[in-house]
Amino acid sequence: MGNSNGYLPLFETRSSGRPFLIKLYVLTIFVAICMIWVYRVRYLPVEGVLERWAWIGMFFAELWFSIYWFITHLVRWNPICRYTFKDRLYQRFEKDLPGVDIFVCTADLEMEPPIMVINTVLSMMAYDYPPEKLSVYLSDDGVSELTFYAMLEASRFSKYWLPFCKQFNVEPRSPEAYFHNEPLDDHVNDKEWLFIKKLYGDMKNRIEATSNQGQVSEEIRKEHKGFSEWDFVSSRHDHQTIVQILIDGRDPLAMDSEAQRLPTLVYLSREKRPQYPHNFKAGAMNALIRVSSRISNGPIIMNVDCDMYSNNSNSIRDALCFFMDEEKGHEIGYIQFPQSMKNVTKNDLYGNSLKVIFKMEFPGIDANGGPMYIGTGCFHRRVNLCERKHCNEHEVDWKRESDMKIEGNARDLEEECKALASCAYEENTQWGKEVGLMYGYLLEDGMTGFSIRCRGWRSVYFNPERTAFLGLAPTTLLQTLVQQERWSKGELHILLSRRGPFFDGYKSLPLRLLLSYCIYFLWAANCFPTLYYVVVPSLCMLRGISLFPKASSPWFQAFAYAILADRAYGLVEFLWCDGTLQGWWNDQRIWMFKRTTSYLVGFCDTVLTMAGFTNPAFVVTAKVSSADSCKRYEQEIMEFGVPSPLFDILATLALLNMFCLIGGIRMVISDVENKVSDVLASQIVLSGLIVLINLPVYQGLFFRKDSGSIPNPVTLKSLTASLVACSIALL
Ligand SMILES: O=c1ccn([C@@H]2O[C@H](COP(=O)(O)OP(=O)(O)O[C@H]3O[C@H](CO)[C@@H](O)[C@H](O)[C@H]3O)[C@@H](O)[C@H]2O)c(=O)[nH]1
Ligand SMILES: [Mn+2]
Repeated sequence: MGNSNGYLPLFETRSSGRPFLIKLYVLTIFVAICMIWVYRVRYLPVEGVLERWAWIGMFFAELWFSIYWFITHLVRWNPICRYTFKDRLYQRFEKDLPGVDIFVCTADLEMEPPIMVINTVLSMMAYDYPPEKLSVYLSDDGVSELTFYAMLEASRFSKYWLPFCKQFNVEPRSPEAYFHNEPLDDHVNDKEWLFIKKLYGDMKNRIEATSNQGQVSEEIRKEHKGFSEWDFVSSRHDHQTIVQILIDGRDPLAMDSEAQRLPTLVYLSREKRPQYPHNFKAGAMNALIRVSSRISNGPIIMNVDCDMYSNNSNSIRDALCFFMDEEKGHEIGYIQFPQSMKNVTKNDLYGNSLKVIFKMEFPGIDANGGPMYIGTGCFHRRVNLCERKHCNEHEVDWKRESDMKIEGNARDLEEECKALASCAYEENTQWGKEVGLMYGYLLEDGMTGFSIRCRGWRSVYFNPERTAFLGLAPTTLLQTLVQQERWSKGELHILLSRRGPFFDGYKSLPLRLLLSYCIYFLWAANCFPTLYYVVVPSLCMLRGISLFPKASSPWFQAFAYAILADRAYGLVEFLWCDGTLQGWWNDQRIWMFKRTTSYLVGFCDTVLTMAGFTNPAFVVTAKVSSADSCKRYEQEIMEFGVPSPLFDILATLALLNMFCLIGGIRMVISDVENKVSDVLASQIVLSGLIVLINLPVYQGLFFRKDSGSIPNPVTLKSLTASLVACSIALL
């Protein structure tokens, strides 16, 4: 460790390469895949137009799957792992640590309850970091006085919570999560602990009571002049800027209960007017960047979604080990932490844990050049968000940065910030184009990260042993599918956009990295080959058209090996990432659901958006749901409940395969001599598997009576559509 001149790095990168045997195994799958191509080309049917085209379609679907398969293994080939040395950071830099500005975004009072938001905020304030160098900003796109009230409560509670966290080394530092994890029995005699728990409980009750009333009482309104701002708010989409510095970290009187300094805490609701596009989260982030530059101007910026609390109070120091490393730090633009979920159930019914992505894929992408920015749990340099340019001479003088002081009293600052967060401010500027987060993309974060990379910055993925952040995954099928739709659209949009890989990226990023990003860029495009595979072989079976080798032929073994070996690989990987067998099966189902519904709609929508017919709109994911549906989520019962075109597609595909399977089996039984079973075996197995994986859909269609079952209109539509399709196939 350390090089010849005695320099000790602040972080280390080690290869966590895959064992040779696994690579060999993957290569055998590759050989089988090549054989499939050979088979498709050699045995192209000469007779029958339908047969021929169905066959060609199979060839292209399989070609696509092979390319995608190749990319997934390219990413996994040589993963790396990062380690930080926080003790060295402490020794060398403790006096010169830079200011850190943390942004929390919320957008909707109903879907993102204030108590959840302030738990995130409190966990951010409680980082193990000098409070005078830490500032936490909440952006409230929902412009709710209830959220503001909760922030006011949080600012008071923090005076007790922060010293408590430091004294007892509390983890995690979100009070809700902490008290939820800690059994009361361990602390019955601990006065201080009981006192803080009660303080938190009382605050929570007050906030929830106020939320239930739907408005803040007159008494509370008198407590803070900030409430008067709401007299001028006409609606969520039409109001002035509200900036309130709730704790001014520079104020010597802002002390906690142990007479220690407190971090700065700011509430911001940027101006919105109907005639100005607000650009969703990207707009909120850009307003935060400007407002914070006036109030604290920390050279490091970190942002999280409002549901994502800090689970590890050391994350800031971890991130700084990368930025402040004397040798390699200057080229690093941002540090992305994984997005871990707190609320996934044991068998992860909706495949939302993202564990495989963050445990297997991101370390590989890091090795191939660095991860994308995923919008939450990411540390940036302020300069790269503001100018994004990178030049090699860019050596930061951390000492100078840390000594920069901002003058002016809090009230004046608030006034100045109002202009910075106004709609008109961005007119005729480069904000949203060259400066700040980019507008016009559903994945503003992905696109911004990509462009930061294109300008010469590197990025780092860091997954510490103790999870850094914990957020909430969607808890119903529809929420999951809608979120996936947004993500797949966003990724495809980046791929095709003028700032994307084809136009900007290929000049500045290595091919390996671009291909790695393609795992996500190509999500949406997966819909077509998957739909083809789910529909065509089954319908062809009804007509007696065979699309696979006979079960007795040696070519059959190539298919069987490629599919089984690949799925086995996926299963082991899934289990390796702490999944369960049932969880893997659920994941396979969601894999199919996503590809046949979300990605399809996502693909079509993106094409429309790019052709100028629709504007991208950010649908916020709900973080709460009804008691009934929560219960079903806990019990891992699939939630449909409301009609949706996505469900129409799902149910149609499920029914179609069921009818085809019945037809196929009838043919086998009635035609034993002609060996139909040998010819159609693969298709029967395929549609059999599709039926098996769709069991929850049939239950939702026919056997469930609860409010989470499939609504009748969906049943009707899908029955009609699938019957029509089958009849056409039989014509
Ligand atoms: O107009 C808006 C819309 C959303 N948000 C905030 O953006 C965050 C993410 O929204 P959410 O509905 O939770 O979306 P997810 O799909 O869970 O978010 C993931 O995907 C987004 C991109 O689609 C990223 O921006 C997020 O960081 C990432 O966690 C939340 O804090 C929202 O409050 C705003 O501030 N303003
Ligand atoms: Mn979210």
